[in-house]
Amino acid sequence: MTHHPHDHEDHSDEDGPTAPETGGEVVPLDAARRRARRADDRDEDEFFDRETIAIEGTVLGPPVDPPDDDVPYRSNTDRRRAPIVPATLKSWNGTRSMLIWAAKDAGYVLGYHAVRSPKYAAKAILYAPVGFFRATGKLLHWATAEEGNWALRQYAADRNDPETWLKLDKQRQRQSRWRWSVLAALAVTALIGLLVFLLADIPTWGRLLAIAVVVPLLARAGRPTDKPITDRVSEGPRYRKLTAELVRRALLSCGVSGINQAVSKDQHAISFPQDIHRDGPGHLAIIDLPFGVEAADVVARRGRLASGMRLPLDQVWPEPGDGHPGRLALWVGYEPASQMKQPAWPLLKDGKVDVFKPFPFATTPRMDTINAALMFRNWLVGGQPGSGKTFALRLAVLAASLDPRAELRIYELKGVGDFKVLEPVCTEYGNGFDDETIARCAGMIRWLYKECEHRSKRIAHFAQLGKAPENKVTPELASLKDSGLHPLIVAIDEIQELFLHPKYGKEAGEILEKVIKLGRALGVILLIGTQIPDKDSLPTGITRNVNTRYCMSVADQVANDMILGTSMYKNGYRATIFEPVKEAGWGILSGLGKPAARRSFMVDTDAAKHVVARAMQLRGLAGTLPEEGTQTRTDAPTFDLLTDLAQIWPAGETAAWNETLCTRLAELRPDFYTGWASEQLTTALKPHAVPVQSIGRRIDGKAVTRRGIRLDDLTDAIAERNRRTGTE
Ligand SMILES: Nc1ncnc2c1ncn2[C@@H]1O[C@H](COP(=O)(O)OP(=O)(O)OP(=O)(O)O)[C@@H](O)[C@H]1O
Repeated sequence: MTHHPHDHEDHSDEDGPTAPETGGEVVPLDAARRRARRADDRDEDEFFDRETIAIEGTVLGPPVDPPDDDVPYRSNTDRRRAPIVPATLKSWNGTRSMLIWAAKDAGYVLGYHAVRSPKYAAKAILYAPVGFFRATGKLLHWATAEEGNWALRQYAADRNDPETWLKLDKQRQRQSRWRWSVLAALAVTALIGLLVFLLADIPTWGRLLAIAVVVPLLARAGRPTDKPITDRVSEGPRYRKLTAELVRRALLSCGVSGINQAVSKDQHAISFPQDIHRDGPGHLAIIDLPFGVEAADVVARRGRLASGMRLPLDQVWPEPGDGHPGRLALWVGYEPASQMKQPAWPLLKDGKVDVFKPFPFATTPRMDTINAALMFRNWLVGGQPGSGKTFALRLAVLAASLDPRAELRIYELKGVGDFKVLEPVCTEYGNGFDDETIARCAGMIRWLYKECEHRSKRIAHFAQLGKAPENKVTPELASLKDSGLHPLIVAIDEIQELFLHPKYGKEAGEILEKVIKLGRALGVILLIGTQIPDKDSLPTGITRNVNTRYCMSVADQVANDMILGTSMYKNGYRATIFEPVKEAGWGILSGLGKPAARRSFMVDTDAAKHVVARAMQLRGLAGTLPEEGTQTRTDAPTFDLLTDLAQIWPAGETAAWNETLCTRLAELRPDFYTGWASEQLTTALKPHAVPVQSIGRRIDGKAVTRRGIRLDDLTDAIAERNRRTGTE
């Protein structure tokens, strides 16, 4: 509702303070109320300049709208009561991390003093005799009870009042008498103690204990007041406590103009709906930014925020908070994440995985474990080189390997061999970016589509029997031998190599898009890793159908949004803040709860070997270990052209025409080579650097020249390929 100046005029006489004499002046009601409210606030503000006169009485009429106090962001629900049990103590992880921090802190203090203990001992020995005499003097003085009524006695003496003086002194003597007896008892005890210490047969540790108790006590009494025996443990460099003032300063140094302008007008523009509190191994501040400023703007300036706090980058973790876009959840660790030890992967030593259930995958900056799920999910892991995407993808596959029902098919198109450890548990494995591997990978995708068709028929069959209630694979069906619906995990790392391939790329993209749509309910799980997420390297149809995304360090907004989805960058989920290599393993994980910064558990290749050994054991017991020699699909097109050519080479010939070779190839593998003509063979031979040339023959006495290849060139190419791949 808008306010009309007339509204004020109509009611000005009936209600509230009188209008200014000018009469015709229009006073915006909202502004007037805000001024009035600010004046109220100032009463509570100790810094309020009391000489300033708040001009009140500018409200001209009764409120037209309901009072502004009840708007949601200032409502009472926001001013929540402090929880009875502190947030840190609610979870075991929180409690543990707090205890660990406390223990570390105590350890630090202990270590600090232990190193300086010789100095402390020397000081104590120096001050102890002084302390002995000082303490004796004090005790004697106490025993005389001179101090108790000295002032009164002096007063009586001054007034020449011997009677009072004697009375008072008698009282002193009474007091002094029992004090002397206490002192005598003390002296006797001390003497006996000393004699025992010197003469009796007590163990060394007993003597040391007595010295450790008495000497520091005497030293404490003997040291000058301004010279403590122990050095001060400096608080500064270890941990900076998160205070509202620190947060304010950091936010102001972020360079967000909205914040700076708002704070210059109203110092309360940044508010804290909850007290800053401990949260795991650090502190959490929930901050309401000034009106109109989005948390995303601050998240994007994590570096400046950290600089404003004088803290390392990986100690400062801003995230969009719950509730509204202007709420920021700023978590600041006790120490940088790089110095916090990430717990080992819980499945490293023992444990099985059920792909239908979550498994530990990553940790938060607070070192809480985040679980991930595989079933009914497709994963996209993206990031620049050194971001840790291969390790993250491998971690998911390692988890899957610990479910003996799950069949694994892996292609890593980078050719490094990060997944090689998993080969013994894979039904299909390929490593490399050569045409042959890419052809096999494309072949697998074709097969995958057929497998999906096959599986959907199986599901329909089981649905009819009432065993697949939602037309989805159930844990029972997945466990049922020969149901054909066991979980099938297909991982392809550096998938851009496939999609950018001139021959197979387009078709593979189209088929995989269908597979990703169909496969989810059918127990087919796709795990994709890529470095380049643009639309040529990763068809959008695929990106759109992925439901679990892990964006590790990326270079720009485009890559960020290609992996995480449109607007994620704008909304403050920015994997650009992570540095590759240094912050390897960190990324924004979305699709598993609220998107947030997570670090995948680190399982290096050696540790992975142990996991795979366990996976093999589990599979051996379950009878699902892929048998030697059956590690390829039955219909896999073995596109090993060079070997095939060598096999069908016409005996005794040094050169052969393409057309002759094509006919023979088609006889060898009709399903693959049928229809090949001279041109197809030429194209297929190009990557292998086998020159196709004119070969002359004499047919019926006539010289005929056709395209063909020489045996020497073929043999050279095979030798060269074997040298490259290290095979015989
Ligand atoms: N979760 C993690 N915690 C700590 N370090 C990690 C983590 N993940 C990976 N790293 C480290 O980062 C390095 C690079 O990881 P990875 O090979 O997965 O990166 P990438 O993104 O695939 O890069 P590239 O494309 O160059 O292989 C690893 O050798 C490992 O030392």
